[in-house]
Amino acid sequence: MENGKKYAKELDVAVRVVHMACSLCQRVQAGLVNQSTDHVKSKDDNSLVTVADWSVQATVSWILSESFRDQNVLIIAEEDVNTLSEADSAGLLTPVTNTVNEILAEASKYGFQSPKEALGGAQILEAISRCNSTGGPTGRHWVLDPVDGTLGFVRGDQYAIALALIEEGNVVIGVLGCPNYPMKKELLNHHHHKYSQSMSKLSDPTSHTWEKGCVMYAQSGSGEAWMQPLIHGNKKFEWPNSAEKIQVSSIDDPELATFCEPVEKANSNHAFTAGVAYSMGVKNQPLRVHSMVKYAAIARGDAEIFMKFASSGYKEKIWDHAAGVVIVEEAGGVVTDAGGRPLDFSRGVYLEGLDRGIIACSGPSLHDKLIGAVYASWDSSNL
Ligand SMILES: Nc1ncnc2c1ncn2[C@@H]1O[C@H](COP(=O)(O)OS(=O)(=O)O)[C@@H](OP(=O)(O)O)[C@H]1O
Ligand SMILES: [Mg+2]
Repeated sequence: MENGKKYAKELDVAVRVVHMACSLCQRVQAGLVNQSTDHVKSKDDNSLVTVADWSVQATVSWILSESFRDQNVLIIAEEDVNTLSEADSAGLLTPVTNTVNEILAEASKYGFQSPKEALGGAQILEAISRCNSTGGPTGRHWVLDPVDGTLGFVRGDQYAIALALIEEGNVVIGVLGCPNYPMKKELLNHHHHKYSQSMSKLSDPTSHTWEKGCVMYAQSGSGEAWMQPLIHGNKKFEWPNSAEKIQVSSIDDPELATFCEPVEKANSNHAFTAGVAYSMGVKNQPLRVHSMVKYAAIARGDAEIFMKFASSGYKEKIWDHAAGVVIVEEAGGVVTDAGGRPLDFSRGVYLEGLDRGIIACSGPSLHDKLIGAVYASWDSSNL
């Protein structure tokens, strides 16, 4: 309860700004899917970064700074300003500035104040570059993945906006915006092995389900996780905004369980996870879903197991997990590394010391079995 009071304002602001970011992303995604790839630029690492990434980062940074003026707001976020400041990106700063100003003009809908005047390019760059905290074991750090699952976003498929608050190295709040993840489970086709493709159809901007995204959130130690529908049209955001409590699945028999994992083979070893699942007795086909929507699926009981085994050189980043982990835990699930240890968010930008991969389960019984199956499969694998 003490925690509940302690972070009441932080949770309120975080949920509202993620709603705002979802609306922003829906607009940009609609434009992308319908038009062209003009707003997509290749980063040095060949991943894609879009106008939405920078616009969300600028918007969240600006709102957090305005909302906590009395604090030195520290933010760790995925995008750095250099790519956007490069000469060949000049054409991108204008659409980013316009996108941010468009959503900030609607700030009152989300209970915030709009800026007195539209922000200029320099202010946008400043807001983005302010997100340069590197985290660590002390102090308060917001962690933002402005568009997680950039590939899903560009494909018109699943993606998420993830905002978490870390205090003294522990995640205390997690908020996950899932603009293409419908509130209602029956809208998902569970037995379709091409899950992401069936989801793409759902996210057709002309269909009603396009509007059926959700925002999930939880505060650590509360024992509760919540889901709200996105707001639409001229509707104003008002607490509790039809919040529904969410819980993990009660299935603990691997034969009935479904596991989810990244879509891309490059991000997680599909052959290894298939072997682990088989050895546990899992019969269902994996759900391959882009982004932290996988954590959302576990938290509200659409799947029971999540596995991510990146190649050995890859270091997982905290913004890809912080919000999802606390939501799954408060919804009743268990998240650890493959050795059964909790993920450590206190060591900077990376999940240092991670043992092999990340696993999440709807409960301790499945989690024990999964740890055992990974242990048994590891030696025979060539990871
Ligand atoms: N090589 C490699 N291995 C493992 N993980 C990687 C790798 N490269 C990137 N990333 C990070 O994975 C984030 C996307 O993860 P997903 O689970 O959504 O992947 S997938 O699109 O479903 O395949 C993705 O997040 P975004 O960049 O926000 O999309 C990356 O942070
Ligand atoms: Mg990410």
